[in-house]
Amino acid sequence: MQPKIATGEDENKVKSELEELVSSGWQLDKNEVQVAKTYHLASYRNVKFLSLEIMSRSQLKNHHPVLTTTVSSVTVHWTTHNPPGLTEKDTLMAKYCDNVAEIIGTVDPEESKKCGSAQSQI
Ligand SMILES: C[C@H](O)[C@H](O)[C@H]1CNC2=NC(N)=NC(=O)C2=N1
Repeated sequence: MQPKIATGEDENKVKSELEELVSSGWQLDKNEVQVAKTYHLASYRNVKFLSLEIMSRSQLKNHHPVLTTTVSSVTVHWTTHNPPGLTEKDTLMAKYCDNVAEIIGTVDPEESKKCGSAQSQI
């Protein structure tokens, strides 16, 4: 694991937080300059709840994710643009996402509804 930590950060702190995140299902991607995770949810209603909580928090903190939603999943990417790299803002927001997802409750990918399936109702 060779994450790109932004200049000016406490490198050891951010790295150890990233290790914790990776052990709880986050992945480093885009040349290890981003962390990403997909949450699978039981309903579109829960997709909406989780997205809205993440968006509200990111508005408050002025730190915004790339958020991709499907009928049954939310994928979140965090990085910092200036200075470029991973920062404590990213790790804090990632942990926030995990906390909210735990409260809402996630499901295994196989249990989540697929778009177009007979069960796929909001
Ligand atoms: C000017 C403003 O503070 C910046 O553009 C903020 C906004 N939101 C941001 N969000 C994220 N994820 N990374 C950033 O570097 C960032 N920068």
